[in-house]
Amino acid sequence: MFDELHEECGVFGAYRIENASSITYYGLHSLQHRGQEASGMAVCDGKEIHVQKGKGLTVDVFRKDKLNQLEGDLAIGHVRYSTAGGQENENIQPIVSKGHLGSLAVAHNGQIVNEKELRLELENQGAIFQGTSDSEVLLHLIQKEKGTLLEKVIKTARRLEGAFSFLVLDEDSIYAVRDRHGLRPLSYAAFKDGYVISSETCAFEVMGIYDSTDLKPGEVVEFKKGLVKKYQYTQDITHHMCAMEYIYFARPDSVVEGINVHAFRKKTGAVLAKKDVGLEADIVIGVPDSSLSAAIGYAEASGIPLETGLYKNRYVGRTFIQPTQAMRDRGVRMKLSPVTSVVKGKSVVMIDDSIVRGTTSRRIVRLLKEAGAKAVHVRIASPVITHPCFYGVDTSTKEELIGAHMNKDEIEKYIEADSLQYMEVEELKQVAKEIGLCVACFNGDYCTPLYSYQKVLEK
Ligand SMILES: O=P(O)(O)OC[C@H]1O[C@H](OP(=O)(O)OP(=O)(O)O)[C@H](O)[C@@H]1O
Ligand SMILES: NC(=O)CC[C@H](N)C(=O)O
Ligand code: SF4
Ligand SMILES: [Mg+2]
Repeated sequence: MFDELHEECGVFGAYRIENASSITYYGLHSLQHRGQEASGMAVCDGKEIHVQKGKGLTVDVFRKDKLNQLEGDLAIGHVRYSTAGGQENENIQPIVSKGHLGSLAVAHNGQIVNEKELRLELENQGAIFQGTSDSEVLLHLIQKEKGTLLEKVIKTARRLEGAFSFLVLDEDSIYAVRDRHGLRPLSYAAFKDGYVISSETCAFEVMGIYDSTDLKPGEVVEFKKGLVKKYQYTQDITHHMCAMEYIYFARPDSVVEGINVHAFRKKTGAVLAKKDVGLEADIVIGVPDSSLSAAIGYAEASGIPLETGLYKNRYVGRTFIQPTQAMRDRGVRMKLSPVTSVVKGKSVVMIDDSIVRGTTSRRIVRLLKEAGAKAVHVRIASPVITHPCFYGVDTSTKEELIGAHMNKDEIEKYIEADSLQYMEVEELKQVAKEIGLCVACFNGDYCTPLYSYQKVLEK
């Protein structure tokens, strides 16, 4: 009920950092917003790879005694929200394999769209999988390819289609890889005597690192023998950074491809405000937390005062259990409550980052009206979501997407708003300036063939 739009995963790596497990713990904690289902870490002491992982948040999976057991100066970690394969323990990452040439661990963010075809091919050649996730396919491919680990990783990356930012760990090196479309973010930075690698730069800032480098689409970065070497594994690049990273997933303090996420969201708010010339409203409110930056941008550009009209109870986790049906029906109130004294008698502009099924907007409009709002004008800081995502985000099936079945006027009526306005895809692209965006969930323009997922799309 509370998790309409699902996060994706986060990866973190530490190369030649003393007590790599503790720095990785902090890194994963900073990336927790990207996945709360499971957390894991693989650490190498130069000889062996030790792994610990489990369901739940990083703070719950790694108690102090567990962290102390993970000795070594090389580590990769993962926070998971599953997109391919279920939530079973076998699918929790990092996934580790032990072969006669040594051990390997993999941590992956994204979704490989040709995973089923590759899995079949590997199974026909005798591979036995432990779990059902696409990330395991990736690990098998690396194991199977011939050559040095760098060559194996490059050959694997060339065979994969879809979204992947992943890390590979062996006894003495780490490889960081980004897909040729740059769908998911991945950056690295020098730290102490080594390096750290992260899905988002917010993890660096908690360590006091303010200078980092993004991997380029189609790039492999090798951390080996104390050196960093970059390799472009393909020239077939089309830049399609996931627009939803800016709109919803990434933390506002992260910098994705050189653009601060908070600044990006503020601009989307300003774009919405400019379309609203003549709209009479008393206050602007954002739906906490992901829409607050856009609400600031709207208020600044429109001159309408920004207010706190909704309070979010931070203790309602995604695993929150609603004890009775009556409680379930009051669900949204457990998470968000209106600040009645603020909204009563006011004409309100309510900003949210996105509409997926429409349940959140509909409930909030009702809440605000019950609290006495005179009018609620809903403004969405993204275009209409009309298509599912196959690149590592669970925007559900087409069937469930309200924007796939209703036009704007119908959605406005459904959510009981006095008016509704979205952004246009072109407006979003302008905010991103020269950064090529993936906007497939807004227009169905997927940057890769979808393989077996084509059927899901046509459902
Ligand atoms: O149209 P819907 O299907 O209701 O989905 C849209 C909502 O889902 C997300 O919020 P979510 O409640 O997942 O989490 P948040 O508190 O992180 O914004 C998003 O921010 C929208 O508010
Ligand atoms: N959301 C993600 O990036 C998930 C990674 C991978 N597809 C998994 O399901 O584990
Ligand atoms: S389809 Fe949407 S959510 Fe998926 S990668 Fe593209 S922009 Fe992101
Ligand atoms: Mg929300």
